[in-house]
Amino acid sequence: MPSSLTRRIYPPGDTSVELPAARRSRRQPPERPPRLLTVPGVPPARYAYLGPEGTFTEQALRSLPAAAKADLQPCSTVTVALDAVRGGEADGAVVPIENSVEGSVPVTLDELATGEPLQITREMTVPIAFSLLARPGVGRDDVRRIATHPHAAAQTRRWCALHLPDAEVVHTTSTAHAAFMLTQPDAGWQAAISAPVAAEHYRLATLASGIGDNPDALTRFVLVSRPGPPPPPTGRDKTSIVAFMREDHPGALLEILDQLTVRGVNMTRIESRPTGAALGNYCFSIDCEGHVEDARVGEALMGLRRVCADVRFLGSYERHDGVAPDIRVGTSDREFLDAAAWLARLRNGY
Ligand SMILES: O=C(O)C(=O)Cc1ccccc1
Repeated sequence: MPSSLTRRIYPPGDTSVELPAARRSRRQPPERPPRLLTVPGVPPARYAYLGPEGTFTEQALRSLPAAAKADLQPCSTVTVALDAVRGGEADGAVVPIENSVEGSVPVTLDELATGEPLQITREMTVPIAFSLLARPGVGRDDVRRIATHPHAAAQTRRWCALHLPDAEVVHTTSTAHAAFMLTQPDAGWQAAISAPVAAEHYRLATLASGIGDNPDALTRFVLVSRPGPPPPPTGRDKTSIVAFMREDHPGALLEILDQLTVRGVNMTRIESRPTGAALGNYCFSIDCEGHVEDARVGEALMGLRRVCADVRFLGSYERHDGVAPDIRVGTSDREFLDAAAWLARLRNGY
């Protein structure tokens, strides 16, 4: 296991090497490394991702044109991948955040809500298909234990219950890690549920393919970098934030929602997550339509800033599906600008 002073970044082709991590003191936050994404349009050179090779996350990363020329760093967990960005060893990290069947990836939401701030600059989706993989020569009858990522386990539950009802399903940090371990002498399981590409990566046999309970499953991934100016608005953007309530009181959630509603900002996701501070202490992880540069979104963020104990801005970025928001009457940039100009005239007495 990695010690507290090491973090595991899988070098390509070798999943067992540990690299030293930057020393961190709790009292003194580390000096923030320079953000390398300073030239518009120039992509980061080093991308960390949830590895090892053969994960769905790697597929998401490789869907970015910039990944073709970049140095890709497979990491053992979402936390390690994000810390590689925080520590300056990577310029960006791609991590899973939400699945259309199983919901959000809690570790990603929590890692983004706490610690050194990070910013989402892109989102992408990958259609998810699962295969059951084993060492060549192993048959379905030999499978007593199956390993996979918790999200993959949840999405293949019915298939496993139907076809391998007596097999125990154990969880691993990623689907590809489950497959990689089958190449080692002491895997602890006979089969892995992984992406079909993992069969080629690790020279495994495919015992069954297309075993997902929902053939239309999609997972959303985000590219995260150190904070900086968000990518420019495209007119088809999303903004992610975490809102921390001031204190528990009647209507606290309504107050937060009001800030968005009255400015015509449409939410696409809201989830409560425990802050970890005390039992019953929750924050809200929110995605909404629009860009921080849109007047209605900026005004809503200012409203949230007033009514919340804290608001963490997680980024404005282009939507993966290119859907433009429906801008309601009275909430366009022009109308916000006109209203501000009118107020200025009142204040100036003309
Ligand atoms: O484990 C992987 O391959 C991942 O990239 C995470 C994941 C797991 C299950 C569905 C989608 C993404």
